[in-house]
Amino acid sequence: MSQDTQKAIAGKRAAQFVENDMIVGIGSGSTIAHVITELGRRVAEENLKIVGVPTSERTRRTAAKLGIPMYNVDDVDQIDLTIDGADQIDDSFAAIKGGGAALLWEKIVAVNSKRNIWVIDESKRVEKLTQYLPVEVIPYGSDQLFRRLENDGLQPTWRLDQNGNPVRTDSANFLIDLHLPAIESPQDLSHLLSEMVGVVEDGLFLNIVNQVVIGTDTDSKIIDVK
Ligand SMILES: O=C(CO)[C@H](O)[C@H](O)COP(=O)(O)O
Repeated sequence: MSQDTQKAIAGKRAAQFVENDMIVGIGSGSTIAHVITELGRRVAEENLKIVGVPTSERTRRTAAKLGIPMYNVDDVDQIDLTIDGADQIDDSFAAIKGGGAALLWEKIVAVNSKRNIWVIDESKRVEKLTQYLPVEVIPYGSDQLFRRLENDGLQPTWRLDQNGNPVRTDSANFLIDLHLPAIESPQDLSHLLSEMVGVVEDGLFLNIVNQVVIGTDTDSKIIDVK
């Protein structure tokens, strides 16, 4: 079966964790598109009453179209539950996120949530993180920062759009992707990046997730993390 089928199975399952009157952080990406569809269905057909907090402008638009009332993160006291995707999750439940360029808002929403659920297909569960690591940077001085990353052996590339221009995030920043063979210590790497002036946020999500929903060909598996 296809990866998208697994994403759809997992997304539908994850949407069942949402209960009436919750303030729900809504992630970004193709897996979360399935969550949004199911939440929209529940709002329309089951009279589910929720408020959504988006992790990207795209998610805000998609969810609002389906009748989910959307608030900004600063308009709510605390988010009850955030459901988001991930690019890879390792054995210690550290994740790489930001393949869809939304890592900064995703991390802000995640750390302001009482609970976080990540939704993935089976291919994203790995022993060690090997996917490229997105880093969101301030445009000013970003060529200097890029050279520093190169000199540190972190193998950076610019994230470009179809026209060869730098991708701009929802906060108008640039993205630099680091192509490392494997991330041996996500904590050390995240710490190193956080000390570089001009780095806004990196795509390593550490000690955040409470539950992981994994779509398989026939069903979904739920892992309780904390
Ligand atoms: O972090 C993200 C966006 O910034 C996404 O959650 C991640 O890229 C997974 O995307 P998809 O569900 O499309 O595979």
